[in-house]
Amino acid sequence: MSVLRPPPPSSKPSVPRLPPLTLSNPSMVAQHTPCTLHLSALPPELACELFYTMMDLSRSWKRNKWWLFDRIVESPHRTSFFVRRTNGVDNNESWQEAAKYWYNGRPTEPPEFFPPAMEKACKYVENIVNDEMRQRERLPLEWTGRHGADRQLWHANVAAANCYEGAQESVGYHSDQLTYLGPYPTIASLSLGNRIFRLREVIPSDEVSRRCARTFNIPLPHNSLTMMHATCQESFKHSIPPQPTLDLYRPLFPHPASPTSLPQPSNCRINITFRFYRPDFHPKSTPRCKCGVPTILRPDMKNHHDGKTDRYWWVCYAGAQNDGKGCDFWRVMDMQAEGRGSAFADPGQVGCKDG
Ligand SMILES: O=C(O)CCC(=O)C(=O)O
Ligand SMILES: [Fe+2]
Repeated sequence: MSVLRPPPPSSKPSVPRLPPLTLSNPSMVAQHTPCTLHLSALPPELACELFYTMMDLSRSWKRNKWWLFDRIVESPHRTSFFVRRTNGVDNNESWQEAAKYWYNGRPTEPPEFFPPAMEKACKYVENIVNDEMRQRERLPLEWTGRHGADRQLWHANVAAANCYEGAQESVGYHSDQLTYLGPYPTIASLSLGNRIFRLREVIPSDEVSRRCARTFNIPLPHNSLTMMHATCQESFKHSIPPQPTLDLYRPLFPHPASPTSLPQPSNCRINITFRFYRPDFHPKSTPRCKCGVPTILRPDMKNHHDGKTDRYWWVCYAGAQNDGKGCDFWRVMDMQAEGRGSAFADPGQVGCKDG
């Protein structure tokens, strides 16, 4: 008598699962992900000065709050938003509205301007980003950059900052909202202090039967810059996971407020993501949903293909703000019909007010 039954016939052929992979150097990061890792991004004194500046400011930063289904959730780290004095962002009030929606609609103070150390750091970051971008192919819907004497492909006009205290503070898997960044943005993410950055591809629906996503862990050392290149937000999600243990950051220099005392090790990590808010994705151009609230722009991650034909949707965001109740509004973003594209004047180029 046979007691063993054959396994039930499976309609899905099994796809081999891949174990998480640690990408421990810049060439591994470039090989496996749409990111590049740049070590020792700033002069060490500036990295340390910026760490102290941001740590002092971070005392007033808030935990982001939003509605998820029927309850309010709070981000497990503190965050803040900065605009740059140059590049025409500050002299245009409606970018303040953009900053407001950065916090999931929670009413906020007007964003702060880049403090001097952040402004200094931003120039180093822009040089690294432009050197890297000159070696890469540009995608049709990407912003084409400035055409002036400095021929910058990318510059920053805003920055989001995060402070993670201890090993348990984190941010969950997400891709960054494209509402003001537009398609295929380049985001430059500076790390001050040590943490692991995690990336995972969203496999398009028509490929799930053939391949599986892999989790990539990238240990980010103090003073490293991670560039998330065009297609990263369209095809990968990223997170800062809680960790069992943490490498403390040991500043090389004392805090400027107490120059004679020994620098203290810190269990905090500061992250600054430098971003370019595109003029053709200005808040005034954001469609509103049936709730009357500005929508957000999301990539259609399940159907991405080649970096050229990706689709994006404007979707209701009221659900994250108004007691969890939103509407069913969604609309495909159409660059041409909506009058968007690089032909739009870049305020960084024309008559910007210098700070
Ligand atoms: O802290 C980091 O490196 C990631 C932060 C992040 O993903 C974000 O601000 O959108
Ligand atoms: Fe992010």
